[in-house]
Amino acid sequence: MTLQLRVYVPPHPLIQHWLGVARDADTPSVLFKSAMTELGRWLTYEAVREWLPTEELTVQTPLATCPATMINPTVPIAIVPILRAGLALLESAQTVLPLASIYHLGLVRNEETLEASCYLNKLPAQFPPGTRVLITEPMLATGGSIMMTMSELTKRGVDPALTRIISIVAAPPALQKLSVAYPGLVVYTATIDEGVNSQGFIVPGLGDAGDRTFGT
Ligand SMILES: O=P(O)(O)OC[C@H]1O[C@H](OP(=O)(O)OP(=O)(O)O)[C@H](O)[C@@H]1O
Ligand SMILES: O=c1cc[nH]c(=O)[nH]1
Ligand SMILES: [Mg+2]
Repeated sequence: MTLQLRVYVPPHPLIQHWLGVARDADTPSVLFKSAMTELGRWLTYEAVREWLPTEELTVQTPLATCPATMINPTVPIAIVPILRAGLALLESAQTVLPLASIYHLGLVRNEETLEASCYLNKLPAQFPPGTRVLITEPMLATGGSIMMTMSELTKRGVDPALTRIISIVAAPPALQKLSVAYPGLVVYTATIDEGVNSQGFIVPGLGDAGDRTFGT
């Protein structure tokens, strides 16, 4: 079987609504942040389907014993937010996955060259085998930042097939790079936009996700 990058755009009205709010240039920072929180919640909910490890148990109800499918708490789960903008999705992802460990990765693009560089790396030297990793990265534009993220993760033992990316706006250049380098990876995004302009912004996009989240 040939592995292929899978990109899902869940056709959910709540995701569509909050994407519209986030895109609107008139949305103030405080509401933009709420929109990102809501998008983080619903995209995480969608992304953990067939990814969260479960176990079959038996529970005693007040009336009888019955089978129960529960989250297996022994399988390690990690959330990797890509600073700064990925922080906007973190809190709600953590609400959905309360047992996850959080490993921050701070990346910034050079505004002229658009090349990503790393200014904070809190990843462990090695991830335990079988770790499920959820990356929160709202913008997949030229793909430089997500490719650097995947490289840092895979050299620490992360399996791309056990990795999920949640993004808000994904653009073809980033998806193209991921599909060549990491078949088997799965992306959940609120939209796939047309392209990236000469300044590295996704069009129509939503502008600078980091600046709009933090009011800078
Ligand atoms: O696919 P790429 O072309 O690499 O672009 C995507 C990156 O650009 C933005 O980061 P930015 O450098 O603006 O940092 P910020 O999150 O601190 O605003 C965004 O948050 C992504 O991390
Ligand atoms: O459109 C874009 C592209 C990269 N990063 C952003 O925040 N917005
Ligand atoms: Mg930014």
